[in-house]
Amino acid sequence: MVNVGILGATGMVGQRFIQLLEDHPKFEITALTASQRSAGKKYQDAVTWHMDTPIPEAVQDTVVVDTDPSQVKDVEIVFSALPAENAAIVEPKFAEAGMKVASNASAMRMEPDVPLVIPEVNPEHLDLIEIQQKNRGWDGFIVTNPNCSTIALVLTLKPIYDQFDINRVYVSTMQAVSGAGYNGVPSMAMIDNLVPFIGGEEEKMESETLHLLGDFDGENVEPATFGVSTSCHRVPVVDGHTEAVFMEMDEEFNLEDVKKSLQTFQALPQKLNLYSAPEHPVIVREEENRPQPRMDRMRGKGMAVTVGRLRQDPTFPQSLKYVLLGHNTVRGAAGASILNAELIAEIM
Ligand SMILES: NC(=O)C1=CN([C@@H]2O[C@H](COP(=O)(O)OP(=O)(O)OC[C@H]3O[C@@H](n4cnc5c(N)ncnc54)[C@H](OP(=O)(O)O)[C@@H]3O)[C@@H](O)[C@H]2O)C=CC1
Ligand SMILES: N[C@@H](CC(=O)OP(=O)(O)O)C(=O)O
Repeated sequence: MVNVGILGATGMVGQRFIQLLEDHPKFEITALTASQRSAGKKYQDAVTWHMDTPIPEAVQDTVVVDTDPSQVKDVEIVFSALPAENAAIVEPKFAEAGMKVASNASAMRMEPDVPLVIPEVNPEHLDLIEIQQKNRGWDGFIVTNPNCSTIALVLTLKPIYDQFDINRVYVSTMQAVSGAGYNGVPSMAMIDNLVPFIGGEEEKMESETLHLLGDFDGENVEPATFGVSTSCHRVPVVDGHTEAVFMEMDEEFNLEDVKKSLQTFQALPQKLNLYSAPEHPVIVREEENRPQPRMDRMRGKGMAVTVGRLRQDPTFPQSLKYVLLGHNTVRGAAGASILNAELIAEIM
């Protein structure tokens, strides 16, 4: 077993890490960190637990420590679920101390020597690790996963991008409240309402999408060049981000070919049979009223993205439209970091 720690273990994403790692065949949680508010307390006393399974027995009495590498002993991998502003300061310290940091925070994602990876999409970007260690003189390293809305979008774009020429993509999101953390959006703002703005989200979706689908030449990532424009909205759903995607292709195409590319999409994590990899990363539904968050967010144990309403505008044969749904704290956050770590453990 590999000893792992969770940074920000008491938060929404930290709890999801604990839940997903409960029966993991390779990773064993041996350290939990949080802010000074929680440090020194047993985990079960420090946390306000929001998951739908009980706090795993193995961590109930674990004493939470400060988020400081000197407090985290004999750990090989740390999963970071810290707020971005803390992650920016703290994650480099853990890498410097020799630990492998699988980060879910946005702080380091666009650093040129930090891999931003979805294992099914761009595993080759992990070669940046060697460059990062050389540049920074670290024994450890930082690997990041994208923003929750970006991951779900890019898992559906990848099989299409590999076979067709995309000119432009427009996306309108309907994002769950858990994406903002437990105290993120007041109930008064969400009941009988929606909020048509999520700070920084559109910029992240647009830049991360092109970066993930970019070419790695052995030293740098050259971003993909099609147009991406997004509009992000918070809706009264607990878990699961829904996105309406509108695409313009370079030329006419056959809708059945696109459907097949999505349905048959499998990549390195499936070949390697990684523990958290869903058999099919993208599931296509034919019903006109799917996907829906309550019914579809746990497909592939929360690691698959469901696509529905695949269609073309009759008057515009280069157009493709669909609706997708991904679980924002599983595939969009903790599950994504865990899959990155599983891939790294397997190939490095
Ligand atoms: N929720 C989601 O769907 C997604 C979230 N993310 C990202 O994941 C990260 C965590 O998000 P989320 O779990 O929602 O956030 P929460 O606010 O729920 O949790 C934050 C965690 O960080 C700890 N923390 C806060 N301040 C400090 C500090 N100064 N030093 C050390 N630890 C600190 C908190 O500890 P304490 O309890 O002691 O305060 C808590 O454990 C963020 O970067 C977020 O942007 C990414 C994708 C999706
Ligand atoms: N902003 C996302 C969640 C999030 O924290 O994203 P990021 O990991 O890019 O900071 C949401 O609100 O649903």
